[in-house]
This record gives sequence, structure tokens and C-alpha cells, in this order.
Amino acid sequence: MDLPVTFVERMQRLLGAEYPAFEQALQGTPPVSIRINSAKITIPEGLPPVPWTTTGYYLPERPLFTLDPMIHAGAYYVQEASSMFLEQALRQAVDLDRPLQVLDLCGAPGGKSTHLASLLSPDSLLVSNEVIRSRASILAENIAKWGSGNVLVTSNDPRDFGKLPEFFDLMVVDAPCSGEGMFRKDAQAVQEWSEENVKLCAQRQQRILMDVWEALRPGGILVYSTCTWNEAENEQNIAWLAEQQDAEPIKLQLDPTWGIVPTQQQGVEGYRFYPHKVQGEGFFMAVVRKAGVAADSYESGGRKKKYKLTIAGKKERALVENWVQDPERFEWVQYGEVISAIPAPIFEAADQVYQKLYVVYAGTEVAEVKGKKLKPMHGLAMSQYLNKKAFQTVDLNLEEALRFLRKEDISLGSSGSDWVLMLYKGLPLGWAKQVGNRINNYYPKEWRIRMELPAEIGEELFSLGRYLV
Ligand SMILES: C[S@@+](CC[C@H](N)C(=O)[O-])C[C@H]1O[C@@H](n2cnc3c(N)ncnc32)[C@H](O)[C@@H]1O
Repeated sequence: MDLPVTFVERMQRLLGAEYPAFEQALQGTPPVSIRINSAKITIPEGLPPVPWTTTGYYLPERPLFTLDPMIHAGAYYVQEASSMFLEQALRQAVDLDRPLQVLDLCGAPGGKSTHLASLLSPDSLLVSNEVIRSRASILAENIAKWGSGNVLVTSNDPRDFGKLPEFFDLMVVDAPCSGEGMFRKDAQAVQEWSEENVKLCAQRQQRILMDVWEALRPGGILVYSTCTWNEAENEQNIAWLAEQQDAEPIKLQLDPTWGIVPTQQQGVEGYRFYPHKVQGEGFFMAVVRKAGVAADSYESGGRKKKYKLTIAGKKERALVENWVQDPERFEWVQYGEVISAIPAPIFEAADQVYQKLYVVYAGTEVAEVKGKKLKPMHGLAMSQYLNKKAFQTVDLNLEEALRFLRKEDISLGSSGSDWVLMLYKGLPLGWAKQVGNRINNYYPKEWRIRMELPAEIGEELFSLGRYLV
């Protein structure tokens, strides 16, 4: 790897005697890590844990993840280990037992958002935003697969969040950056790097921070992160924010064995991840609190509320209620032909978001109204609240599961006319409908596995299932 000269000079200044170890680590193989969805699977046995999180694990090598049905079932997410440090910021700076209104501003493809969804209480609302529309679709797919049901995926510019002043208790800004920390994983990041780009990134990050600051409640927490090492995009930006606004730095406790490097600059407490010190890629995080005291709850104003969300009809509701566990936990809304379940405690806040922002995906998409009939939706199959008992189920082996995920026709050897939930190792993969002795495969076309399957599908293919008890 040919590193840019000015980058090398800066890192030499920053790291001093440690620089050769850093450069050597940059030439090494990046570790592979995953974070499991503990609402769907149990803790794997025999995998080394990522020390700063309760659900992260290292794998011995990089498998062909696409051919593991469990990833399509939302059982785990492939995520770079350093990024999982978000969990420490939350556990140490936020009361996670309280219902919170949370924004993940730069959300795609969904690493931090799925992590947040696992950490927040079920009555919390997570708004997961991604400004680039095509990337927002990928984010919505990963959110639907995770199945927590309390997330709204939006696709807005940061400045649109000014329409929701003091709305959020917690905001995560995982900003677009110059990507120095990704040099080892991504040769293109090296090609695209320049001093000029670092400057542009730092300016864009300042703009993003200013644009969303107003949406944070007094007393609320902002977690800022990048995957780059230069100070302009990191400590200096947070120092700049503290100068412009009333932002108080928050100090996190670190276990010295983790190898994370704390920094203090102009009153900013930062956390740096270097590949020669941690098993992970380059990363930076800082946490600040907005000065002031939080009001008890967000007041939307007006006495008689007018909702943007439409409550589903009683008849439709009666048909689908049995498809989820604890149906009384939800408000049932209908948008076009789609009936979705939104946790009742977040309904008001979700409606506020609908009024001001462009919502791409909300709650759990449960059913599509087809004339007098209702068709179960993929979001329901992926939901942590799916009532499996309401449906006929079929257990698929690895080959059948992969063929189903490729949207091929598979035979069940029985006949009927019901919706069937396809399972792999007990985890729902999606829906099929029996039509006589054939089945129609309802796996979403845009999410199907496009890769050809190997001639022999055997043990050499990876499935996380092998590590589960
Ligand atoms: C570092 S990535 C986010 C990764 C994500 N948080 C995760 O953990 O999977 C930064 C994201 O910011 C988005 N982005 C690019 N320009 C932006 C802007 N001007 N404002 C907000 N987000 C932007 C990118 O499309 C990208 O998805």
C-alpha cells in the first residue's frame, strides 16, 4: 500500500515512536467481526468477543456472508469492531432504561442504527436517516431485517431536522469523512485521499453539526464519530462546536486493556482507535452534552391534534392482530395498501416525524390489503414480534434456504392453499404461498441472492448457526 506522503508525515508527528508499528498494522489483514441480534439468536460459543460491546464477536476468517441464510434473517450484522464502541457511549452517557427519542443522522448502511435498536428500550423511537435516497433503501432493508419495530427510516438533508427543534434526547452523527481509518480495508480510500478533501470533509462536518444541533434537546447527548485520524475532522471540529454552541464534553471510562487512546484537546475528550493497538479499523469518537435541562416530554403544540398517520380500520385490524405478539402494544396504521404496526408509546412522536420529514420505512410493515384479503409482508416475517404460531411453518435445510432466498421455486411435498413461513434453524426467512402442490415464493425480488450457488452446498459454506447452542 502506497500511503500519501503528507498523511505519513502527519501520522509520524501524531504517533512518534509508535509510527512503524502503526504502518505495519496498516499492511496487515483486517479482522472480521459481527454483531449479533440478541432478540433473534443466543450468544455464539467459541468466538472471541469484541471487548467494548456485549454482542460483538470476531470470526477466524472472512466467510462468504451472502451464502449464510442467517444474515438474511437479520440474525447478525457484519460490522467493523471499533464502531461498536458506540455501546460504551450509550451505556455511560445515557439512561437506556428510559424511553428516548433518538436520531442516527448518517445512517446507511445501518451498522450504528441496528446497534442502537438493540440497545434502546422498546418504547424508544429511533429515527434512522440517510440523505442519499439509494442508500436509504439499503438502510431500510437492514432495519426491516433487524426487526425491532421502533425505527422510522427517513431520507432528509441534515438541515431539515431544524423543523423538529429540541426533539431528540440523543443524536448520533457518524459523519461522512476522508476515511483514513479505512485505508487497510479499502484501496480506493487511499486513492481518493487528499489534503484538500480532508479540508472539504471538515467543513461539511461543521455544516452538518450546525444543521442538526437545534434538533437536540437541552441536556441531550450528541455522539460524533468518524473513521479518520486527522484532527481537523475530529477534535478540532468538536472544539469548534463547543465554541459556537453550549456543548459540554463527556468523559468515558476506558478499560486500559482495550487499547483505545483517549485524547484531550481544547477541552474536548476524544477516543481514538489505531490498528496497532486494537483489533479493528481506524475510528474516532467524542461525546458532548447540550447545556441546559431537558423538558419532561416533547410538546407538539395545539390542543386538538391532527394526525398525519391514518389508523387502520377495525376489520383489517381484527384480521392481522393475531399475526403479532402483544398486539395491544401497537397502534395500527394504514398507508396506501400497507398496514403497519407502530409501538403505541412512540405513535405521537412518529406522527411528528411524518409531518416534517420524508419517511421511507416505519415500524413493522405487517400486511398488504388485497381486495378483501390480506397478504403478510416481509417486514412481519423479519419482526421480533411475529407470532409464528399463527402460521404454518416449514423448516428448510441449507440448500433449500438458499434456493428460497434466490427466489427459486421449491417443492414442499404437500398441498394446500395457505401462507407458509419459511424457516432456517428456526429463524423466519420469508413467505411462500401454497397453490395446490406448488408454492409461490414471495421473497422480495430486490433482496434476493443474485449469486450463483456452488455445485455442492455443504459444510464448507459458513453459517453462524454452527456457533449457536
Ligand atoms: C460513515 S457513513 C455512515 C455509516 C453508518 N452510520 C453505519 O454505521 O453503517 C456516512 C453516511 O453519511 C452520508 N452522507 C453523505 N453526505 C452527507 C451529508 N452532507 N449529510 C449527511 N449525511 C451525509 C453518506 O451517504 C453515508 O451513508
